[in-house]
Amino acid sequence: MKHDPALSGKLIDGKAIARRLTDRVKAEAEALRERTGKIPGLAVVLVGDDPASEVYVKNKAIQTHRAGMRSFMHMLPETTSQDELLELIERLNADPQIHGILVQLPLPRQIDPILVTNAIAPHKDVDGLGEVNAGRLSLGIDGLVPCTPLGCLMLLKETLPDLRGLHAVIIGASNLVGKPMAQLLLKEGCTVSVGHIDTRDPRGLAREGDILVVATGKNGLVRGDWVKPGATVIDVGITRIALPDGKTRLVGDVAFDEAAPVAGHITPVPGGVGPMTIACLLHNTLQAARAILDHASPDHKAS
Ligand SMILES: Nc1nc2c(c(=O)[nH]1)N[C@@H](CN(C=O)c1ccc(C(=O)N[C@@H](CCC(=O)O)C(=O)O)cc1)CN2
Repeated sequence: MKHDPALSGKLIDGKAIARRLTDRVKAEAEALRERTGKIPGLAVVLVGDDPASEVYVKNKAIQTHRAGMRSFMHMLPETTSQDELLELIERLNADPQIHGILVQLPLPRQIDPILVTNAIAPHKDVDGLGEVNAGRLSLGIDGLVPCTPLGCLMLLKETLPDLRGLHAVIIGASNLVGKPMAQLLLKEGCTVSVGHIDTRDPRGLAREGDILVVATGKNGLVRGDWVKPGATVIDVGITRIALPDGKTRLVGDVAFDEAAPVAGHITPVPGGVGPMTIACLLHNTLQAARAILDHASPDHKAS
């Protein structure tokens, strides 16, 4: 994606913000090691050979090492049964070297993702997708918060001095992003609207947002005339598209070239929300390790 230099003041630099967060996590993981003699450990489980997922889990392992934490990778074949995956999760739940567990999504058809995420011990559920952590978030109680919406919130807080009273419109109501994002923004005092597949006039709804978070998986869905002038736009979508010359490039759910001139601030793809997802995973792993190793309550500040 080409970025007009005139737009550079509008760009929310997720890469830089993620780097700062990772540096903080690294320093705090080192302090935890000095205090307890223990190193935070993250287990990531990938079932199958989806190429995008393979890239994400490899990047997670690299970043985990960079943050001074231990990475445990479990790469399972596409044919893995649900019971085999549940047995692995049980072992990871009981393993004292592991403080965080993440099962990469999507999972093959024979495996129920809700059943699997609920099998992860709530205090090791660094994806925050299990019913205990999801329930905590919906009640406004501290817990482990899903990484992508947590990263989006951090980007918004870096960009806007006060979220209170702003109208936040979220397009997409997934368990992974849209629903937890709504809960987080409600907690920040935003007025929150969530658009989904059956919303009659998504463009009209989007245009009302002082904050517009888009997480649909439909590349280029949000056009320039969906954006309220001056709005802060957070694009969660990442799709790899083929170009006529045979190369590929990553694009978001927002038609960047149309939306950026209208927006007050906007995240690019790549380099926006994506890097924050991994940085927040490290942040959550540190939170989980602290709660376990410092014998603190599993309830803790998520940001
Ligand atoms: N269990 C989970 N599964 C999935 C999650 C999740 O949070 N938990 N999120 C997504 C994928 N994802 C992390 O798993 C993820 C997506 C994108 C990036 C990222 O850094 N993107 C870069 C571009 C990387 C590239 O070159 O392909 C960017 O946007 O700049 C990190 C993590 C679905 N599954």
